[in-house]
Amino acid sequence: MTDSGALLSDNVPECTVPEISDPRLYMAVGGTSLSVISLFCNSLIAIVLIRSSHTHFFFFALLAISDTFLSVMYGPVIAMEIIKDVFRELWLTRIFWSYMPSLLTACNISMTFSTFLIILATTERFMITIKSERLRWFRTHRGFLAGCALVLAVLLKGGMFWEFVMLPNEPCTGTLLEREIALTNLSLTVSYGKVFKFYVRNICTVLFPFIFLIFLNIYIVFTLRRQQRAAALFRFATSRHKIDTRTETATKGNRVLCLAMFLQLQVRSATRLTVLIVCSFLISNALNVAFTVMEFWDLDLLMATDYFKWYEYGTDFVSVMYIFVCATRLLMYVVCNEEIRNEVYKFLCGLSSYNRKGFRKQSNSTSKGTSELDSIALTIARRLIGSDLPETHTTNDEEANDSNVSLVLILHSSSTSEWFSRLFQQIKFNNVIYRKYQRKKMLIGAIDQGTSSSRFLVFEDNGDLVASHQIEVRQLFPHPGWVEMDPIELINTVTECIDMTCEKLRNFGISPSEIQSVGIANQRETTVVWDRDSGQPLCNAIVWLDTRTSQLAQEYIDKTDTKSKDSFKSVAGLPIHPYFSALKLRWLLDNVPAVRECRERGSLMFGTVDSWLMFKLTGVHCTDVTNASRTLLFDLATRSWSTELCNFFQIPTNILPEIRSSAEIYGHFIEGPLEGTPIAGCLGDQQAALVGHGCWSLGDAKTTYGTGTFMLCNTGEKAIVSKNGLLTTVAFQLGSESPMCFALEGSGSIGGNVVRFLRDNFKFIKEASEMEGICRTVEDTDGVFFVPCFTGLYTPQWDPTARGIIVGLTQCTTIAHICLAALRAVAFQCTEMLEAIEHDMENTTKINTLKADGGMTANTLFNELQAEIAGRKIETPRNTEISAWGAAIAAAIGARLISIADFGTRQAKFARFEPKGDSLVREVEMARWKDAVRRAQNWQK
Ligand SMILES: Nc1ncnc2c1ncn2[C@@H]1O[C@H](COP(=O)(O)OP(=O)(O)O)[C@@H](O)[C@H]1O
Ligand SMILES: O=P(O)(O)OC[C@H](O)CO
Repeated sequence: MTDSGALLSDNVPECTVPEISDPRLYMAVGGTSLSVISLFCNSLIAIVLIRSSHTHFFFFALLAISDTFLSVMYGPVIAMEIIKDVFRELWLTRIFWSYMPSLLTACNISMTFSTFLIILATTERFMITIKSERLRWFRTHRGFLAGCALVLAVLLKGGMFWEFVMLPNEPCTGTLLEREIALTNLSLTVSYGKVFKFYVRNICTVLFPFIFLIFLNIYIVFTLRRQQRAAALFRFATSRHKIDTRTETATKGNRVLCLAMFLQLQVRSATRLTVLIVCSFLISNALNVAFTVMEFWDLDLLMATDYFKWYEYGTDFVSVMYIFVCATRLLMYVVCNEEIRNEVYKFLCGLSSYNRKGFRKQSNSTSKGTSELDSIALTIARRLIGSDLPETHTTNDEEANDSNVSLVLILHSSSTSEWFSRLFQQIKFNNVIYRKYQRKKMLIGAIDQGTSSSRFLVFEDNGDLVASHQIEVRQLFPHPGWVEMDPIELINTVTECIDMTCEKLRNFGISPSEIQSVGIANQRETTVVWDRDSGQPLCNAIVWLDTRTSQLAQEYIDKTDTKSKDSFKSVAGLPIHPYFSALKLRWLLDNVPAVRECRERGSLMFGTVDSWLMFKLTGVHCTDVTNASRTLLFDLATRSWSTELCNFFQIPTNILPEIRSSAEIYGHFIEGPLEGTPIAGCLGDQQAALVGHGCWSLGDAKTTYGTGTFMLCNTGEKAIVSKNGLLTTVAFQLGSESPMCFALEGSGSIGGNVVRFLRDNFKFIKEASEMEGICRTVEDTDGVFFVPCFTGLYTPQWDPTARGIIVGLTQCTTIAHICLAALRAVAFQCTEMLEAIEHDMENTTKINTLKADGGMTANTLFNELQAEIAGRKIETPRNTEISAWGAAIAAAIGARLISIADFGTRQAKFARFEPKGDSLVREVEMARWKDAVRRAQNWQK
């Protein structure tokens, strides 16, 4: 099927068709047989890949279609050219010549298209390997790129149809040689025949793809090899170094999660498949490239009688090799990729392999294949990431509960386990547990969009984390006291996390379509406004921490009858304060012309981050009760937008989202790897953490130390109005028919943001994980108190004018003292909330043990300090992703996959920190903290 000119018949003796040599005949027969196999294999691949909507195999699906076409064409175009000369039938020859020019052109276009598809698939792999920032663009434009490839193939090869004609060969009329091929005038021009046809076409379709693919492949293989230096990785896993938050989830104290390895392994399977396909392409094309180079060099030599025979054999062989590679492609897919293997199996058997045989069975069956590594489902330090180890695991759980165990590997196949065993012996890595991986039936996804980062996590229904991805998000500080975020960055980081997590799942042989439902946990109060028509935000989001509306808040307080910030506490449970969305929205309506204009056009939309994400992901404009209850526009009693509050703050109600429960189907993903999957859970992140901790009952409380610090205590179906500076908030409503459950909340503006401040502003540390080490270098703060209220104080002072102070500095004060004072500040603030909750509950509820989670609980010293300062036990769950888990629970309930009772029985395992120290010392320290807080108050005039 090359356009090298082998079909030209200048050398044929007049009116006599030469004998077909045996090698050519054998090649025709072999090629035809292979084309039948290829036809079956490629149509099967095409059906499987298209049916199961594996968008990441988009290019391979098109490649299979293109190759199916080529397989069909092999017989009529290549084999027939020889067969007609074997049978020497005039009618056969006439039929052949009638269709040959058009089919030959179509075949050449198809081959070039296939080549370009391989280039596109390899480029995508390359971008994944180097983690290119353009990957997302590339993925969302796959269809466009494939279209361009097809157009280019047509432009380069379509002209073949006009390059030669069949002219009558008068002297041989009535014989097999009654027609002969001649080049058209077009082919004889220099610009087309030489420059385009010879140089441009050959360079673009043969030489460039060959060299480009070699280069990319070498780079990818080189990177793969680096990744396979597992020894280095495992050393990294046991070190105390941080794991970059851009690549994976956090560390937990001195127990280190090595999810970096997870990330590296996940790329390999799909990459290996691409590499293999490219290699086979390169091998099959090597001879073609050699011929092309020789044609460049000396075409006449090739056409000379002595060499023409070999030239003919060569070109036939190139075609056979090509069809051979097409025929072996199914084998490559099946051997290299478990996901495709399962799909093929499902298709051939007509039933789900997952249900019939189970994941484990399939994995075992592949243990001798070349895809062992690819079938590894690896969960590292599961006891630290997940809650409980799955009960179904085969090894004994005492082993897993041994606190010396640093690493737990969950493996698919026993031979893989042996492979690792040998590796660990070599690198002297002990304390490793191998487990067979058994996937639970249900996978639930959770988006956790926080102030510090965006995450997407996939859990099994017992809380075990299967895969996740996390990206830090920027906070913008345009003026002191102002905090903004880019809504586009919020949605983009979320979708990128989804893409990356799905990619990891696929490399475990799990299809993202197995995620049955997705929940959202989000930073609350942060206010986003956008244009319904364009779907674009009108300005940056105003973040919950922002204090630009302090003055405005005072103006509105002055407008109330009682002139009190608590005037609406009985309606909304909240004071009039810049923290909540109402004033932020009012400010945007008053100060941003684009927002005003959009409102006048009637297409303005407001939402907290959950609404924004929901709108972008599903096209639905809604929020849930927990987020609504943070706007200062929600009536706790009527469960609806309050007309009184909307009137008071002059907020047009038509821009507000519809209020829904925390667990129901809101909509389905419009696009991406989760297209069609329902979003069925939505909670503010603090309420999600309450659910995740299993705080179902009255008096159950939890604290989350994220960017801020938030303590919530379940008050049941009763909304208690606080007398001690706490907020009354909706805890959850798990289903539109279920009752709302309420909580008292202590909100702290001081949290992980102080650690970020020490990192970014003072540069005391490079990473948050360094805090513990630096703080442990000193016994105490040497009298230093740090009140890091950069944007005012929340519970219980509610003072937006407070600003951060460090008091007690001496010549002996060091960075370590200030860092330690920062950790203690968070613990003091939390203790104040604890006391306020106990007072509001009229001391009927004593919180003896505080359930804690959030980024800061990765710091063991901080947990110890919190226990010491509060004088209570602190329990941190092994699954630190509690907010996400709470959202996943809501999503499972909302999609009616599971009942509340099912989750209620599952208790996560905790690490416990006992309170140490003297209660008198505790009281003195607390009094000094309160004194420091008083000094920080009323600062910003
Ligand atoms: N080892 C650590 N010690 C102290 N603070 C930490 C540590 N690791 C993370 N943090 C802090 O935790 C915060 C992130 O917690 P996270 O729960 O992810 O926040 P969010 O939900 O707001 O995105 C960051 O502000 C970071 O400074
Ligand atoms: O981003 P986080 O986790 O600190 O949570 C922010 C809170 O929801 C703000 O109310």
